[in-house]
Amino acid sequence: MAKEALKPQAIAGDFSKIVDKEAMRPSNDAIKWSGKVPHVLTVAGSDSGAGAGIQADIKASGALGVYCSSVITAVTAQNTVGVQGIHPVPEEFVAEQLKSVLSDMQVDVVKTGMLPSTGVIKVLCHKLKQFPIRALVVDPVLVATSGDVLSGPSTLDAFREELFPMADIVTPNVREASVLLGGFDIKTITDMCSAAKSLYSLGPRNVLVKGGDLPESSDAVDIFFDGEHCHELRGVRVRTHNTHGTGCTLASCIAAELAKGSPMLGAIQAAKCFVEEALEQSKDLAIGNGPQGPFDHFFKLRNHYARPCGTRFKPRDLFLYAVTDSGMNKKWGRSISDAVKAAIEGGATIIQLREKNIETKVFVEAAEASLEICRSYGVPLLINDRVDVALACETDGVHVGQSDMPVRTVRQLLGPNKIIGVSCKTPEQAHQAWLDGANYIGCGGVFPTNTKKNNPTIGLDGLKNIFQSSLLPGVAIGGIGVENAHMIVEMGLPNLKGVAVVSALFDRLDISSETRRLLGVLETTRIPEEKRLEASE
Ligand SMILES: Cc1ncc(COP(=O)(O)OP(=O)(O)O)c(N)n1
Ligand SMILES: Cc1ncsc1CCOP(=O)(O)O
Ligand SMILES: [Mg+2]
Repeated sequence: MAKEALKPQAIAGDFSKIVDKEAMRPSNDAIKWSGKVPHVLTVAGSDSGAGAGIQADIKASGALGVYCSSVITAVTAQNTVGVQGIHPVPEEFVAEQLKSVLSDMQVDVVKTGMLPSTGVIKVLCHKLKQFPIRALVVDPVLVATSGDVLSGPSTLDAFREELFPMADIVTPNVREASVLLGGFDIKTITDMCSAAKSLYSLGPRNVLVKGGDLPESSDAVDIFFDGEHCHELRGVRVRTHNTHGTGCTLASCIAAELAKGSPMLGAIQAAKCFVEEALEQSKDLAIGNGPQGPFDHFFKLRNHYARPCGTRFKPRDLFLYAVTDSGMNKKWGRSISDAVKAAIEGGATIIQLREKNIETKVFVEAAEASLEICRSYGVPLLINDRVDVALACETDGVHVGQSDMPVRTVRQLLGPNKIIGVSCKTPEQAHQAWLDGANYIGCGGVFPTNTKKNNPTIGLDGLKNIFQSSLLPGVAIGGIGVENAHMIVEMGLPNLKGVAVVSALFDRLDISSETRRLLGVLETTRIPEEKRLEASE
């Protein structure tokens, strides 16, 4: 692919989803098996043990709801001990398989794994030029974790000179990155970043250097270089021997997410989440007697509560974000949990308990009572500022501001699956929030408000400035109510997913009907045509 081939695609926000359903591309979690099915073609080797290779690719794509065709480049005799034999498929027959699939089956994304010879790489590049696809994910599988060589040194030039320049992303681990760079020593995160930049200079549009092999640390850090920035993507290191096939699975998940329409970064993050959750859910799996077992790609079928993407967070939950205020509840003589219930019954899609002057014991009790209500309606519950209360009550997450506990610390304390929101007033803060592992941003105050004093407003311009570049979804907050919520919707910014409100719901006699009124405004406001076009460019 040319460097410009795969533009990051704006996934339209939930505002626009409601006002003009026809014009909408489905969001990733709403892909239906109708019409065009997202399709990944894997070009890789068969693993008889089915932990890695073609078998892992098909399972990973299937688990993510994506069709996966396969071109087999080699048949390996393999188990949990290692690779006992390799039988390469003749180049001409690889070419024939490629032609069969690419000429007929509307492939969106090609993912490569084991490419055992220079000839196979050349054949693949030729066919990709003949049959263009939307994206190419190259996992340069050179050596199996068992140490067995799957693609010899003679292929390195073909990888570097022919395949990499066509790739939208290459995903080497540190060993592969080192070999591809002629023995470059990679021991630290700084080395990984240098390696990613050197690999980028060979032509791929993005590089992900996987740090799973770096010396033991509590985190698994991958480095993502998009041509401008080196991003540290942190995940939790799952302690397990069942890791055979993680590289293939990660690359396949990236390919599957791209096929569904995700932008590159979202695809990588979703893929990392999937692998983390699969490893976590497969720790006790006992298959084979060797040192490295396979894991279960279909863990969701065994454990319905497991999340394929780790977190409970769905951006569409931000649509009508109700934030409580103890002063207001006191004024109107109602308990926190009664106020929460009323807001949910009116249509609130997420709740935050923002209780500034309250004893810890009372806060914990209120959080427990609210959590029971939220769980029964399937609405996430977050706690403002108080990470201790969120941990104690096992709520769905927290919301912190710039002067509260740092997001990285919150993520370490809460783990990968909890929701973390961060208040941001600038694009730089929003970018940092993403780097630190937040799930969403809350931006404001947009309009003047008495609820949070001495808080400078950012206005609609400030909001636009942040959300035009934000990688994270988020909400607008501050002085928003039924009279002006339409102004937020009309901005048509894809990552601006909703409004967060305090007084417009809780400083009112009837919380439910006020929430319903606001919901009506959000649902019925139309995004002007020119904004929708701007957003989808
Ligand atoms: C959704 C949402 N966005 C922003 C805020 C503000 O948080 P913060 O800046 O920490 O200020 P306080 O709420 O703690 O006064 C929020 N609470 N929720
Ligand atoms: C918590 C917060 N952060 C920025 S403005 C604000 C208060 C929003 O309250 P209201 O919806 O009553 O204006
Ligand atoms: Mg705060």
